[in-house]
Amino acid sequence: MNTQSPLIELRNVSMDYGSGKDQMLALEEIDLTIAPQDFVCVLGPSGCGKSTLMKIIAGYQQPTTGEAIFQGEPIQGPDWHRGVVFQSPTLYPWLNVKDNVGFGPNIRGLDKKEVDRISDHFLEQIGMLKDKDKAVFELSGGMRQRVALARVLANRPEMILMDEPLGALDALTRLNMQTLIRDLWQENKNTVLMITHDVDEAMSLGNRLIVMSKQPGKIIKTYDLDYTYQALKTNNHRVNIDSTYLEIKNEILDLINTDLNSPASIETSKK
Ligand SMILES: Nc1ncnc2c1ncn2[C@@H]1O[C@H](COP(=O)(O)OP(=O)(O)OP(=O)(O)O)[C@@H](O)[C@H]1O
Repeated sequence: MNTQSPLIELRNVSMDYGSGKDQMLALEEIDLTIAPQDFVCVLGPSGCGKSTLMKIIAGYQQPTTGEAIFQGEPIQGPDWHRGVVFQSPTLYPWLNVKDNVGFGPNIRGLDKKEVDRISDHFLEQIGMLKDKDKAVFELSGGMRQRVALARVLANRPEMILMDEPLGALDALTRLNMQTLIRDLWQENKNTVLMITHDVDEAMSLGNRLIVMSKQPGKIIKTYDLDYTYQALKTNNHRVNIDSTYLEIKNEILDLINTDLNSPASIETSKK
C-alpha cells in the first residue's frame, strides 16, 4: 500500500437491508482506506456483502450508518470518477465496438475527432482495434468483457470497480484477461477494487487483499502482497508460487470457509 492521501475512506460503514422482521445487517462497521493506484481484491463467502461494499463505493447505495468518502468528499451518487464493470458486460447492442467505447466521451460533448482518438487508444490497449467496426453480437464473452473495460477506461476514471468481471469466462480466457487487467492497471495508473471468488486471481492481481467474514460482512483480515508486481516484471506474467504463497492461500481459504461468527479484530499481514 502506498502512503499518499487516500482515494477512498470508509468510516464505520454499516448497511441494513429491509425493515421490521425482514431487516438484515449486510455490512457491519467497515473501516477501509484505499490509496491511489492500489489494486484491492475483495474475497469472502457468498452473501457476505462484497457487492454491497462495491455499490456503496460506486455511489449506487448510501450506507445506513457511517461515511463513504472519495477524494475527501462524501460519495453522493454514481459518477464517471468511479467506473463499474460487472460480470455480464452491459454493452449497447445497437452500437458497434468503437461507439460503445466512445460512448462516455461522446456524451460528455467531446468533438468527434477526440472521441475517435480516445476510442482508438483504448481499443489498441485491449488489442481490439481491428474489431472496432464489429457489432456486439459478433463478439465472444472475453471480447465483450474487454470492450466493457475499454468503455470504462475511456472515461478516464480515477477508480475502476469490478464485480466478478471474469466469473463467466473459460479458464484460458480468464488467465489472459487477468494479464490484460494487470497491464491496464499499470499503464493507466487507475485505482482498482475487484471482487472475486478466486483466491489465486486475487493473489496474483491485488497488491492488497481484503477478506470478509460471512454475513454480516466485516473485514477480518487484509494482506499487502507483491505478487502482482513480480508478475509485471516477468515476460510470461506468471507469479512465483513459493511456499509463502501457498501458506497465505491456505490461510485465506481457511478464513473464508471457517465459521466466522466472532471474527477476530482486523489484522494486516505483509509478505
Ligand atoms: N437490494 C437488496 N435488498 C435486500 N437485500 C439485499 C439487497 N442486496 C443484497 N442484499 C442481501 O445482502 C446480503 C449481501 O449481499 P451481497 O450481494 O452484497 O453479497 P456478496 O458477498 O456480493 O454475494 P455473492 O458473493 O453471492 O455475490 C445478502 O444476504 C443479500 O441477499
